[in-house]
Amino acid sequence: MAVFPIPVTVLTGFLGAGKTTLLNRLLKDPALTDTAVIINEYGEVAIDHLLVEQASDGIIQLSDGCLCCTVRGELVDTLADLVDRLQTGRIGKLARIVIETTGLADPAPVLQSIMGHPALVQAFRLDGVVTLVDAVNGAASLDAHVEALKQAAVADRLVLTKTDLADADGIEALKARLKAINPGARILDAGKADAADLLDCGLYDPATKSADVRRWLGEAADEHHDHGHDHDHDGHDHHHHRHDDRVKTHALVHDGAVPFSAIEAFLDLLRSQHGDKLLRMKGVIELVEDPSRPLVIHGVQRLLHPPARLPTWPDERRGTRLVLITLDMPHDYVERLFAALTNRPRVDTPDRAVLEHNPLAIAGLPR
Ligand SMILES: Nc1nc2c(ncn2[C@@H]2O[C@H](COP(=O)(O)OP(=O)(O)OP(=O)(O)O)[C@@H](O)[C@H]2O)c(=O)[nH]1
Repeated sequence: MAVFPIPVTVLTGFLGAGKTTLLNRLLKDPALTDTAVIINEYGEVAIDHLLVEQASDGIIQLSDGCLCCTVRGELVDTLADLVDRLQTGRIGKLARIVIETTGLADPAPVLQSIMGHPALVQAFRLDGVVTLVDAVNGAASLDAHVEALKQAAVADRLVLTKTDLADADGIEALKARLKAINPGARILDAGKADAADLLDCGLYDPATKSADVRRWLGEAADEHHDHGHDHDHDGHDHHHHRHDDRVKTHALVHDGAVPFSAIEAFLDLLRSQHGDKLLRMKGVIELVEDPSRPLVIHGVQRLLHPPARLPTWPDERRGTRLVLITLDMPHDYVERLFAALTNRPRVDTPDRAVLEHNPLAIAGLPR
């Protein structure tokens, strides 16, 4: 038996960050009963499988191969096979899936294969991205590899590993850096993090049995101003890590309802013009057409999870809150587009009517 959609946790982190070590520990937690683990090893080694097998019974070993885009098909096949096994009774129960990515993987294709597949999207939902960052080597990985930066940027939870080997100043500096890259993610210490800290990152909070927008969107979106914000960390001491500035968190807040057509135009333009720069997008929207039922959007790069509607607003807060995490997005583009489409054009930006007629009219758009 399974309750669809089944939550999927993506566990990522750079080479040797400690993913398998953490996973082996988590699998002993009763919260991970009936969890299927998909481990994607790059190269010939299957040591992780053995470790996992030793660590717990009843885990289904599913696939080999790297989770980078060239073998994306395989993850999709693996997930589809799980659904098939469930439906034909070859698996009794399946409560959760954890996908451990290879250290070198760009996490986006993994997330896309969950969200972007027409059948799988009914069966699975992305619960969260847990990114491990090695306290000893993490800073160097962030400096050297854009994949490490992306892994940190898309995370719902950032987990520091090997803190027992690093000095306190180094740990604090790394935490500050991660906070600047991804202000919405909770930062935890691997030694102290348990299953409850790492699972159930989604909109639905099992503890309260209700949707929790604030928790899901993180503090970046918890602002009361009626204009877009660009958390580009200006003023922080970032000259040592120039390339961190390629990542930005945009918290877009609009008090009041928005027509569906405006949201559609915003998402279409953003994804068609700069989809590859969009790492992650989450949001809750008050629609003019039906203000009592918030529209929930969740996307990774060009892919948008089919928008869902909540039956009611979970708290007193109405309006529209979107959090976007981008890489190399042209300065101010997201904010200008959002402002234009919510009919609050800035002086130098055309309004929505003009933009819908001619999308290229927006300033700052490369032609
Ligand atoms: N001292 C210390 N060592 C750790 C910690 N976490 C992991 N390690 C060690 O670091 C090494 C790599 O850990 P793994 O769990 O295999 O890392 P991984 O991310 O799965 O590695 P890949 O799959 O190769 O990317 C192992 O030797 C672990 O024992 C930690 O918190 N402290």
